[in-house]
Amino acid sequence: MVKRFFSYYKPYKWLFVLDFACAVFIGLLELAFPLAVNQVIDRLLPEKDWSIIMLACLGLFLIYLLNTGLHYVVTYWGHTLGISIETDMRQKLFTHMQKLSFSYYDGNKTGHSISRLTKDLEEIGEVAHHGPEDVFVALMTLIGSFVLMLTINWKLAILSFVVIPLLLILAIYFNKKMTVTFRKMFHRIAEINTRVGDSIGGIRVVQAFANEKYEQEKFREENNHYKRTKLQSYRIMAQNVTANYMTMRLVTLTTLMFGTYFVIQNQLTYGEFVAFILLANILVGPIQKINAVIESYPKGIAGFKRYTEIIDTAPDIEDAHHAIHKDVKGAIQYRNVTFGYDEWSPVLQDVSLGIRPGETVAFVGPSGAGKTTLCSLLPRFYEIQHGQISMDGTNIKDMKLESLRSQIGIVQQDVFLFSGTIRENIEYGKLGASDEEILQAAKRARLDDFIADQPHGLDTIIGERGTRLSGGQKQRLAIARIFLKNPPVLILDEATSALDTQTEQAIQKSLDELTEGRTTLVIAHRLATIKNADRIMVVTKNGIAEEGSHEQLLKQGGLYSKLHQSQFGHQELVLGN
Ligand SMILES: Nc1ncnc2c1ncn2[C@@H]1O[C@H](COP(=O)(O)OP(=O)(O)OP(=O)(O)O)[C@@H](O)[C@H]1O
Repeated sequence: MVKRFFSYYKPYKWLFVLDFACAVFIGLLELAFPLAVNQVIDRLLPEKDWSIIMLACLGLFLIYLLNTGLHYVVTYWGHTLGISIETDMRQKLFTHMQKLSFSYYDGNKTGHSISRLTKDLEEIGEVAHHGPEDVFVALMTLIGSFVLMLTINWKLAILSFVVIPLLLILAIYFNKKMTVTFRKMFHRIAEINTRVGDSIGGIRVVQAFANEKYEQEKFREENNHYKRTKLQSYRIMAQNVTANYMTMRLVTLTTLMFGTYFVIQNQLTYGEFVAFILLANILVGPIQKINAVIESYPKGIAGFKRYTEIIDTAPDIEDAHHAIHKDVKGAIQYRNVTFGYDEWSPVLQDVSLGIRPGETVAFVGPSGAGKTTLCSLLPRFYEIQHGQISMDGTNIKDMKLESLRSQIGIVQQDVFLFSGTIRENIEYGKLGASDEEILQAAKRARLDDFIADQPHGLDTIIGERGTRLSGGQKQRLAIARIFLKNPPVLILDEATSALDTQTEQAIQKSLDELTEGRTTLVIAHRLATIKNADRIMVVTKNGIAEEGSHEQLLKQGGLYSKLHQSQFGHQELVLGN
């Protein structure tokens, strides 16, 4: 873990060396002060030569001036090092998260991901800066002052140092306790993030149900849970701080008591005694530093462990080594495909089907039968357990994911739009597209009039997830995005089912135009929208139960005709009369 942590220092090794060297220098200069005082008291003071004393003070002043400059370097460059490592880790984590498949996100909350990208990494950055440097300098100062004390009076040095092992034992004990508590605390912060994401992200639903009090109560629970965990960590921290304070004072007290004794016994000069007291006080500094690292180290390590957990989660869907880029026409073949979100409960079993290029195939059937699942296997959002899916004769696993997905356009019922402008959202279909291309796509999606009515045109802000747009406008924007993408294969997953009939009919025209010349997989509950499909497949829990054109399936008198009867029977009866 430590080796891995240090690998992130590699790009900044010179910054690290500079920072480290300055910190070591500061430590050494600190040690020089007691020795200087010793010399002033024992040698210069008896001579009563004011000019030499002034000269010595001037020398000390220059040393302090240098130390001040070094402090600036250590503080600024040290933090630069920390934030650089933190930024690199954040970028790496985000890049990795982008590669993780749908199945990862099915099982992990967004709030936790946000927390890992923000809070966890902040703590890691702090440790990256303070950890190695502070520990080294503190140990160096600690050992340095002990050696100096030994050279002045070894008996007093050992007596002053007797309690130091106790400090180390305390440090290890509290470190362990705090690592556990900080892990819990991070989990609680992630839970708060999740709650906020749900309650604020879903504010429209919350207010529509007038459930604000319920949400507040749930938040209160989470907030108090966090408070309790944080208090637990503060309790341990307080125990640590007080135990350390007492031990450090014992060092000073021991030095004072035995130092006086040695002075009375003429085994120590006044100057040495003062230097000893100053060195004993310098000891306090490193111990406090080590303590601060001990406080932040568990946080950083807990964060780093969580970071590595995600980084080590291999994306279950990746490009094969031999994967190729292939431009397809849109012939689709499912051969004996079996898939389940978990291994024990398959949603699709041994499904086989073929779709010709340019053909429109509609999937209908009972809710939960697996229509969406079937279509989401084509862009490899999930990996199938058995069988094979191919496009134009090539197994989709042998195609580069980018190549495969760039040739499939998806329009869903639940349109996801990004906060930003109309332009940014349409351009998502083809990054870097010109205004002309964007406007052309908008026109084909029949969104041009709406854009022309907006004072800011394409630069109109649509609000978070498109909250300032109507359902129909959102859907048109999603369609414009696909017009711009211009893929040979389309998946329309209940694209119009959230709209009223009039809007649905208007949008259907854009969709009809979109499907022209493309292989299209349509999932629809309202059979009226798929009457003109080249083929209709009825998906049930047992696979494709029926297949044929609208008329053929009606004649067959099976499940499709029953579905049709349930949706249109009454109307046809009325019309028949
Ligand atoms: N991400 C998921 N993780 C686990 N199970 C899932 C997931 N998505 C869907 N399922 C389950 O898989 C089954 C098929 O779901 P799917 O959404 O494919 O059905 P559908 O035919 O499209 O349904 P509907 O017509 O209601 O949209 C359902 O039992 C559903 O609970």
